[in-house]
Amino acid sequence: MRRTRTDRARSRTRRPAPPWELPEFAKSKYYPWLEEMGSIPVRRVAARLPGQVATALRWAWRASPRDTATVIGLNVASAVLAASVLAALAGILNELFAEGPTPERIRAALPSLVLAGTAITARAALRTAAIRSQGRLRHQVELLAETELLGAVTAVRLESFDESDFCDAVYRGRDRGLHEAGRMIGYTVDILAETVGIIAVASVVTVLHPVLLPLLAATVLPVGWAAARSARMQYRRMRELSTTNRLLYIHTFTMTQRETAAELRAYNMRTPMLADYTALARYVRDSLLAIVGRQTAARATGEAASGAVTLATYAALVWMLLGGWMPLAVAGTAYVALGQGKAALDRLVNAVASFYEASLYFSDFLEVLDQARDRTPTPVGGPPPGPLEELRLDDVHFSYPGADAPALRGVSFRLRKGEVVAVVGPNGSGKTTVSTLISGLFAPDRGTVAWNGRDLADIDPERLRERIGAMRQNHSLWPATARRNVAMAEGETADEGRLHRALALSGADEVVGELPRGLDTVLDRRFKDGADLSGGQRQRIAAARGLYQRADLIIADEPTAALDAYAEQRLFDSLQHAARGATVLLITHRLASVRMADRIVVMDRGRVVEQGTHDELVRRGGLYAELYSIQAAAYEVPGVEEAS
Ligand SMILES: Nc1ncnc2c1ncn2[C@@H]1O[C@H](COP(=O)(O)OP(=O)(O)OP(=O)(O)O)[C@@H](O)[C@H]1O
Repeated sequence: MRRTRTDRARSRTRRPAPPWELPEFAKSKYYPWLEEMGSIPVRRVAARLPGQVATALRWAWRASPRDTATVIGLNVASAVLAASVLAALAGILNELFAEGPTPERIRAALPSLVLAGTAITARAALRTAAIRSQGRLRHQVELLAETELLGAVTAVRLESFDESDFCDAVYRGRDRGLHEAGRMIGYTVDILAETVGIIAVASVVTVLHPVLLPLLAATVLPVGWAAARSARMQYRRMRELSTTNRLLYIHTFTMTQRETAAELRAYNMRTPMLADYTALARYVRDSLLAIVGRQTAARATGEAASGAVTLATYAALVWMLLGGWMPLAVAGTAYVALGQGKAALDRLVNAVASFYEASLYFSDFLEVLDQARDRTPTPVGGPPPGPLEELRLDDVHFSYPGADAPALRGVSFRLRKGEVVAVVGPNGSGKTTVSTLISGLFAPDRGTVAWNGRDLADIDPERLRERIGAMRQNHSLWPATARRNVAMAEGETADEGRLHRALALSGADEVVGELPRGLDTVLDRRFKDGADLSGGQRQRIAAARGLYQRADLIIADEPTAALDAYAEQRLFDSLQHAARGATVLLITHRLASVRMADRIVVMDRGRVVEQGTHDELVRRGGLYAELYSIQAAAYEVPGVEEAS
């Protein structure tokens, strides 16, 4: 196999052995470009640079045109002042090295001295103001990036979260891409300021003597080479240790998360986890130390080369001086200018290297915005046509993105105003999928779901959901007060009457009654005085959430799975009660509780296989009768007849 330059470089490095054979990770899909960072040619970095700088400037301008203009203006002015200091220096030296008595020469140099002093002071003031504006700009860009990302991701179609590529892109953009936005702006300004600085120095030296420009270039090039090389070594180091660093990250995460804290203790995992962590961390440390030596050597080589070229340049200056081709004042100024140019180029190369790294992460952030834009639906239609009279599903087919088999295959049934319709069936038969289609969260692949005869495709989904009270199977509590957790979008402006009614109907009033600050308690222990709820208590809050809405339709998906027998009975009574003003779609496995439903829809493998009342379905002796008899048998007490 052909050995690459990187392999050869690696084999020259003394590398400690890892503590054990490290597992092979799948190629990092989070930062795919991480692999190529160490070997990317400098010319490719240079070719991409102008476009990336322009992108960074566009973001800065959007965040704050005023601060962007100020930062750029101040930095350019400061670079011009630096050049005028050089020009003044030429004037000073010219006068000082002229013929005549010393006091007179000093007097003649005085205007240039004053000019240089003023320029130095003004430059310091400008730099301070620029740093302040740069800090302001950075915060504004970060805020803009954050709000853009959140705004874009929350607008995408729900099924986008079933696409692993999109979820990965969101993770990447949110995890680091977002935070690189501010850093990028800082480096962009540095690049602009240093470039202008170098141009200014170059112009001054060209005016002083045409031969000085190639001399300046010859002096600064080795410095640029050394800095670029050092930056590339840094990338390589990152790549070499990326597997170990990912392992360390996983260990840190496992040892410090609340989710794993109980198991870590229950299985006495603390000591082995700490031992593994320490071994890995030592390996990283030793690998870094080995590389630090190489880095220093590279730097030293670069500096030595630069020193040699500088020496040659100074020798050339002396030679021109002795030959009378260059006045002493010009040579003195050139000496200072060369030093300034070198330092500016060193800073420029470092800024470019840091900018390039930040821009790679930032491109992940931009990608999320692009992907989100492609997945954002254009709002269509208006509100649902009038209060719900009939909701109808006709031959509905639906497959989840990437799924092998359809979740729904030709589902048809209807809900009429004031009815309680129960949907039952084995696990995975498609019950929850039906409810998400009715809520307009997904659209059918074929067939229609219609509200009073109007296809949901022609109704604004947000307006539709204002009319639906949902008790979701996979509900989550929000890190917010109990009041907001029930009233949701209405939050702290909740209608107190409706709120208390919803709490009473769901049994959540007992839960809230025990909270230290009642409805104002935050339902998350990570907050001071926050509360943790049991599974059943959480479900009561979720039920109250569904009952709080001023809804035409209540969709209750397994609303009692975690409830005790009292609470379950109470909630079913409440749903019956709620159905007097609204229609109820009840999804449940508790068949004893669906006997009271006006109609029962039985699903199996994505199809409706039976429909009817409890008695009709039992008489029919199909799937429902079978499921019901299995559950009823479990409750039978030998010798005791069922009461009804
Ligand atoms: N997000 C998803 N992505 C891919 N497939 C899914 C997704 N959600 C559900 N499915 C599949 O769709 C089918 C129907 O699932 P659904 O959740 O609607 O069933 P269910 O009848 O509500 O099940 P349960 O009684 O277990 O709650 C199942 O085969 C399930 O694996």
